[in-house]
Amino acid sequence: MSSERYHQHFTISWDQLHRDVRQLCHQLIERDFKGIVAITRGGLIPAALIARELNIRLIDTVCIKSYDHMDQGGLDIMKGVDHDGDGWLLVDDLVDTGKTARAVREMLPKAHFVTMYAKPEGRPLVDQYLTEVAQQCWIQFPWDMGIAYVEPLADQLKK
Ligand SMILES: O=P(O)(O)OC[C@H]1O[C@H](OP(=O)(O)OP(=O)(O)O)[C@H](O)[C@@H]1O
Ligand SMILES: Nc1nc2[nH]cnc2c(=O)[nH]1
Ligand SMILES: [Mg+2]
Repeated sequence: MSSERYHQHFTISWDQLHRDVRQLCHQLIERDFKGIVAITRGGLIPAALIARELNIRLIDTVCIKSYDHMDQGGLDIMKGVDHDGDGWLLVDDLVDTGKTARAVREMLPKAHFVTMYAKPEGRPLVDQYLTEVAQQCWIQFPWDMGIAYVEPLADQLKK
């Protein structure tokens, strides 16, 4: 599937992400997890912040790739785990079509699966998420962006 399905951008700053993680953690703090399984690579960043808030030190990974920038390809699972997820918190940055989530759910059916952001197609596959984002929006994460000069509006309009 190609990038043409994305018509808008939903840009998340580091500050916003950090605030969102802390908000999600308020909903998780009462639960006792054995550890976190982060879905690489996007899940690693929220997983580290969640681990800090919930005082979790044991962190494992499921290594999986599905997109080449905005283009969805086949799922490439490079590393799994040797348990069914019972008592573990499974973390990804987002769920979009749900293809990644479906594959990871099969590997870890008993894990509590959370994402920071969820689009409608993938939403039913996770147990909890913080913010819903429209299906046609591309979520732009801070680690994929940089700070750049922006021309004053008056100069842009002169052209
Ligand atoms: O619901 P889906 O349509 O499957 O898309 C969601 C997945 O896509 C992104 O990962 P990506 O494959 O781009 O790899 P990355 O985490 O290394 O950026 C994102 O981090 C999710 O894991
Ligand atoms: N950064 C990013 N990766 C994705 N992978 C699947 N959907 C998305 C998205 O909206 N943003
Ligand atoms: Mg990912």
